[in-house]
Amino acid sequence: MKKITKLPVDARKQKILDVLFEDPVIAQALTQINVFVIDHYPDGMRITNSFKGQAGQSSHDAFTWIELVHPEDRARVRSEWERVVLGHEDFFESEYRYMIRGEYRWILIKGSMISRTSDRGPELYIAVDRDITEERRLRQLLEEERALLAQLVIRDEFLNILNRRYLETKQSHFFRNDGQTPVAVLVLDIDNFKQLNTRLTHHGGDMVLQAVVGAIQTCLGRLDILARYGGDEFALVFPQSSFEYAHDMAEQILGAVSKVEIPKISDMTISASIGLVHGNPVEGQDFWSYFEEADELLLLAKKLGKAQIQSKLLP
Ligand SMILES: Nc1nc2c(ncn2[C@@H]2O[C@H](COP(=O)(O)OP(=O)(O)OP(=O)(O)O)[C@@H](O)[C@H]2O)c(=O)[nH]1
Repeated sequence: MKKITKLPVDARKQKILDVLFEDPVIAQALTQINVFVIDHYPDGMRITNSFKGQAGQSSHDAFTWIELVHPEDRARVRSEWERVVLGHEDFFESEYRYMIRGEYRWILIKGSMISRTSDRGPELYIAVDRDITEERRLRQLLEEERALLAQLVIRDEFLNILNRRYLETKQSHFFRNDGQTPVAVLVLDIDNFKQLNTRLTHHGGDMVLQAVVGAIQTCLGRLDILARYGGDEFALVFPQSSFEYAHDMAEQILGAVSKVEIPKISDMTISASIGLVHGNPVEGQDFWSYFEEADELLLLAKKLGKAQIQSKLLP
């Protein structure tokens, strides 16, 4: 029977490390998979050759690598790394810009302190890093596309204001039903728009829509919301406003709309009607319960002769 000579644990460990650090085939394999190992010993450290491979520069050194991190990322990376060195964390994961062959590249590094000295000092550390510059560029493009799409979905493309989908999906942005957040909801509809369309053609009607929206916008404050509900009907929300503010705004809006000029026809003026409700919504009420009340008041305004505001304080 073959006799197996057992090496003492430390000697075995040393042998494994020697292979890891000195065997050129292992070094090449580690370089290919972007892995490097750092062995800390009492008076210094040694690093697998694959480390130089990552950085792409021979002068690269484990003590000074932090100096090659982009100045804007350096303090963050240093403190993340220090947590590992000081033993607060064993795992290091970071994304930062790193100087490689004269240019900053984005690097993702994941590393682990796999053994420590008895006083929690670093002993053996293994890490893998990857150039993610292109990946980040694509990720950023994708995020921009997604943000743009999200904007398109909630905007009326023709009038460049919010649309009904915004009202349906973003209610939490402007409507609170905690019983102590006042809100005014208005529904505005252009008067006799069918007739305007007939006189001016559909294209002319479109120009009126744009001019009316422009007029409404001149009156709005920073928090006020204007959304196209559909056709020539618009919803306005004045979050955290008083009834007086909302009513005053509604009057200003009707005034501004009445000043919209239509070059082709002199015998018609533009006007709009508004239904307005104000209250402190409570649980069980949502934006649409306010909207429906305002819409009913709008119908009343139309019945009573148009170009006016009908309003109500909700209990
Ligand atoms: N030009 C144009 N017309 C539209 C658009 N969307 C809807 N309309 C038209 O707008 C008109 C809306 O008419 P209504 O609001 O129902 O009726 P109205 O004539 O305004 O009457 P009152 O509201 O009672 O004053 C319809 O003729 C629609 O075809 C649009 O984007 N552009």
